[in-house]
Amino acid sequence: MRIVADENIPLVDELFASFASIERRPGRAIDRAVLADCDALLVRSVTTVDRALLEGSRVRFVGTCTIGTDHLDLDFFREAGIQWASAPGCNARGVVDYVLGSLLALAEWQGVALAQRCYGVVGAGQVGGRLLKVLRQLGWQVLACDPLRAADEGGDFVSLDEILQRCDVISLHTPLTREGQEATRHLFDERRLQRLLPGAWLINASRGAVVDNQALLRILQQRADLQVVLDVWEGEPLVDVELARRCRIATPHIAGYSLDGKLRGTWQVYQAFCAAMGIASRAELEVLVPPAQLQSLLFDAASSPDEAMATLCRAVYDPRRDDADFRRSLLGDEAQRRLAFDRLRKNYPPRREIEGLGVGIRGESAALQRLVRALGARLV
Ligand SMILES: NC(=O)C1=CN([C@@H]2O[C@H](COP(=O)(O)OP(=O)(O)OC[C@H]3O[C@@H](n4cnc5c(N)ncnc54)[C@H](O)[C@@H]3O)[C@@H](O)[C@H]2O)C=CC1
Ligand SMILES: O=C(O)C(=O)[C@H](O)COP(=O)(O)O
Repeated sequence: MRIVADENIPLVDELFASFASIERRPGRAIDRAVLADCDALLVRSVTTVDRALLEGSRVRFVGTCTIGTDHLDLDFFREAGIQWASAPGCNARGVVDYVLGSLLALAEWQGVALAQRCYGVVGAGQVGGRLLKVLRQLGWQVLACDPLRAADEGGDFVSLDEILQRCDVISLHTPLTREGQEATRHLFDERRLQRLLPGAWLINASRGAVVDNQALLRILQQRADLQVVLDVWEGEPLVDVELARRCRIATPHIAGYSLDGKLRGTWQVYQAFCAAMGIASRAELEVLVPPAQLQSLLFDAASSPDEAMATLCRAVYDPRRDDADFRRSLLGDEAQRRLAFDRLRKNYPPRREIEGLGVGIRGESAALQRLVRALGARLV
């Protein structure tokens, strides 16, 4: 069996090499020629896998080690009888850690208290659902908008209009969809962006095109009060430099880049591949995940919960470093910027998730215990 895999997928050798020969390629360079004698294709989000790529090949399984599937032509897979898998939820916690780190940075820059703001989470799936849980357990005021879940389950959801009217922090976590009544392409168009409350914060770590980037730039040119965090961009890997400069935090699509999330992603696709091919899964994920360098933190019970929150979140991840690295890369010409976007992602340093961190408290503090539990760290 022959497998072609994006070179940025970890654990491919460990999981697939015992029953297949593996050819690794940069994700943007996977073409028809390399797929000629290929049985299975493993990608991340940068490879568009559609009829133009696959027709005439013998590929019978496609796995994307990502949550998003907007780069896959699922209708063609169905028509061609190609089995496929994605990795639902694999890096959802990494995105939550990114949002928490961004909120802390914005609050510090603006001198505001996070607990005083009203949060709107748009898209309450794996990522948005986890974010909602954390924010609610922190005791903050949070509204959720998810018309698809609302239609299925009823429940405590509000409309996007209500989010725009009431929330001064809005975080987007929908998939990118182009069809249907709830299509998300340009969900945040000029009209909706104009309605952001004075001083609002907008975070997009979903897909670039969920926000109309040109409209956002026009609005940011008129409104200095808005604070925008963008991890994803229309036209990646080429990013509108003027828009990036006007964002408070700008990063190269790395919100979900926790090491745990990437390893989990490959693991989930490996499990699906084994099931599809009738192969017994032989490896244990726990054995393949290296121990985190930072195992635990210890707070004194007298620590302020706000300080403890910043220390705990930033001990795991602080997006300001990714922002600084990305901003430096924006100085190059167009070709250099394209390459830099992918280089920053390819060479991304290992980052762990808050859920893996042990936190001790010396003495008794119910407030600190609540905080640690809300953030999802392990009380030790
Ligand atoms: N920046 C990054 O590194 C990452 C980005 N992502 C992106 O985040 C997206 C969401 O991820 P998950 O939460 O795991 O997906 P999910 O499929 O679990 O949840 C998405 C939710 O959005 C809802 N939704 C769909 N259309 C909507 C609309 N018009 N308005 C409001 N809600 C809507 C769905 O009903 C669903 O509950 C992924 O599709 C992917 O594009 C995911 C991981 C990492
Ligand atoms: O899982 C997803 O969906 C994502 O957006 C991934 O974090 C993107 O990773 P790459 O495909 O850009 O490596």
